[in-house]
Amino acid sequence: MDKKYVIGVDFGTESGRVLLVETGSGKEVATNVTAYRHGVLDNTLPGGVPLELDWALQHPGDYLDVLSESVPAVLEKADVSADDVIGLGIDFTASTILPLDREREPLCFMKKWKNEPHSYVKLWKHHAAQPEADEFTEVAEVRGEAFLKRYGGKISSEWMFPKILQILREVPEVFEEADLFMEACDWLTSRLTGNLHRSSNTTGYKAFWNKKEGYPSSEFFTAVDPRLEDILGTKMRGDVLSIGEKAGELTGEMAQALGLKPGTAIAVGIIDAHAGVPAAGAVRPGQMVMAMGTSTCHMLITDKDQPIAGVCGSVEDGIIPGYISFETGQVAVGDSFAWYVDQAVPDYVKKEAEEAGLNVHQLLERKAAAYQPGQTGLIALDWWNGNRSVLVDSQLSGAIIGFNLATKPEEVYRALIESTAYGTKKIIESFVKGGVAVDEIFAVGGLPERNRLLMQIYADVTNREIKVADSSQTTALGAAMYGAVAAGSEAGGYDSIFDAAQHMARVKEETYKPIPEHVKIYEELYSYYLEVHDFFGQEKKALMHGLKKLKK
Ligand SMILES: Nc1ncnc2c1ncn2[C@@H]1O[C@H](COP(=O)(O)OP(=O)(O)O)[C@@H](O)[C@H]1O
Ligand SMILES: O=C(CO)[C@H](O)[C@H](O)COP(=O)(O)O
Repeated sequence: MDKKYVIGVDFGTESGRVLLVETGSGKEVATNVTAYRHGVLDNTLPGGVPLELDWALQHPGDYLDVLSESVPAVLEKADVSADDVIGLGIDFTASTILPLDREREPLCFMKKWKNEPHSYVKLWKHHAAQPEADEFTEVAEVRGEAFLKRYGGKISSEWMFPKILQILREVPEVFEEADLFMEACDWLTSRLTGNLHRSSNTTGYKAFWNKKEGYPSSEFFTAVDPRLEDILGTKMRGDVLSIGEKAGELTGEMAQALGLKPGTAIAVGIIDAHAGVPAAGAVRPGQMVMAMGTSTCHMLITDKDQPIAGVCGSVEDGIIPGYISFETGQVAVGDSFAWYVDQAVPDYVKKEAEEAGLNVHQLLERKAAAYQPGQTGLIALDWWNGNRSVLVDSQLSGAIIGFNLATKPEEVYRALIESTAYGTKKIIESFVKGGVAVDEIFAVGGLPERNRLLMQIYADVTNREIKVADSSQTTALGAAMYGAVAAGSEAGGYDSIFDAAQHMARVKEETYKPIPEHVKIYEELYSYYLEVHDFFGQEKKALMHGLKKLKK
């Protein structure tokens, strides 16, 4: 058989990346990136309407541009014929949702709604639905809803229903006009196939859905707001298909727009970070994957169905069919380094970086590497965009303790990196304490490719070996692997994600191993982190919340 190819489309926070992969070997043949023209809308809408603090929107037209620009671009770059492309899978940030009209067009495309913020895509890091999230948690607690324990006992403002409720409460006309609310991931899959389906991955992690029990009852939704009584059968309709299944086939119209063949197999969509799991080959219990980029998501495959503190989603068929997978994470990782580099680094450092031919991250990494663990005298909290793990509290903010007149920028940069490593250690401890083994750790995403110091610090702080996926486009690769499974072995793909992982996934030979002297020092520093963590995250939580309110 001729060589066959699959396409993975990774819709990240800032851009969409398309990857063309040879199915038999997993070889990455061509890639193309389309930056979102409108980026993240966190200050104003395209027309200038101002947005409040904690808002983060996107323009759905940018996603369609990714498909129509970057899919033909990879075929052209690789000189591959559409006849040899057998499948396509997409991954997306989540919960990234949008309201749609009866034709499944985004409401913000309509003139009538183009100046209404609630008609746009609410990006995963839109945190303005915190009051609504708290309300869902409270009602679920009072009613003793069993589903709550699968989400660590707290509903996050990042998820689908708090975002929908915010629309309903603030602009009920948009809620009324919406024929459907969908995850952007499922909307695009449905746009490609013409079918209305949702993914067990997106609904399981972000919309309270469970394979055995389905969604919570309509009584629960009514107790939150009577106007939500029929939401499941109306604006949330759509069968849930399991991850690893085929969502449908590419329509003629979309085939023309993408330069692919009508009938190409389209996979059920998956959350971006989660796609890194098969791409690292981590498809068995005990294997944990950290998808490290703007944020970090920690995914652990298990066969144990039990609640774990700080886990913000435990879903059967969530990532790997047949297994339960846990997800938890840290909201700002690369984002907190970006904050420092963009907002706080002095000009002399920027100049030094320019003269050395490095970007500011690279220069600070080089300088921070000269320090021994603890030598900065700084301890930071990794809550630059709230906490999504053990505390599940988006109203917490960051902190750095230990500044003095001699503190240098590279020390702050190192302290920020260390804070994110401590946050990860706390997550691992939470799994282990809950009785779920973490046997192997894999890293995927942009950060492992860019910052060796960061990876070594993670190995030292966690005292674990870290394996790194051998792909710079792991999420897109994972999405492509699901595309290969949707196509099936007869077409030149695979019959299961396990087969696909065996042939298409790889880790680098070089791993990051803990350095014993560093491990010892970090054990002590971690105990300081825990003190500060519990002080600001629990004891003085009200103070932190008060500070956040002042900023509004
Ligand atoms: N050398 C570096 N060291 C640490 N962080 C970096 C470096 N270069 C870029 N970053 C951070 O990486 C993040 C982007 O990660 P990436 O994986 O490319 O994107 P995404 O998570 O959106 O898919 C940004 O937040 C940026 O601040
Ligand atoms: O919440 C998520 C997964 O559950 C987001 O999709 C994820 O955090 C976005 O991350 P990034 O921009 O780093 O890819």
